[in-house]
Amino acid sequence: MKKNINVVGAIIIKEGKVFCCQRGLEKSLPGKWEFPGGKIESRETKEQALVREIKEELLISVQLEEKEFASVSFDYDFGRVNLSTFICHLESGEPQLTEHLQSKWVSFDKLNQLDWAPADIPIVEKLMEVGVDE
Ligand SMILES: Nc1nc2c([nH]c(=O)n2[C@H]2C[C@H](O)[C@@H](COP(=O)(O)OP(=O)(O)OP(=O)(O)O)O2)c(=O)[nH]1
Repeated sequence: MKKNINVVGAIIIKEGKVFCCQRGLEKSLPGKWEFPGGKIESRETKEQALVREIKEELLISVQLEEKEFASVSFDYDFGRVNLSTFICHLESGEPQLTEHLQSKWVSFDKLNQLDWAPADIPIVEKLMEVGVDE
């Protein structure tokens, strides 16, 4: 059985664009684009994990929408990633990268131009299809 890796990702939206991050080259899935976030620690809720990860990775506070946007499971060779995503709004400040190679604000119609981590593709497709009200 594959190891389950429970992960949360933030879909941060501002002025009709989504904040997308590129993974470091020394990481698993090197150079792939993803939603910032990370693994849920024991005794944390998904929401707590996401707020913590975004503070650590981007040095900002975000407000999460209550309902999950989408979740997917994807089998990588290193394990099964169960990824849950939430729409987030910036409370203040601009994201600052502490881990990622680069980041971009991308409009919904151009999201599929990035080379996403495979698990993210259905989520990106849903975002492009339904968009998000701000
Ligand atoms: N944060 C995030 N992780 C994602 C996404 N899509 C996706 O497959 N993942 C994978 C990559 C990692 O295997 C895992 C997230 O864990 P992490 O962010 O703590 O991973 P990491 O690279 O720091 O650690 P590691 O995988 O090198 O052990 O989920 C996504 O959109 N956001």
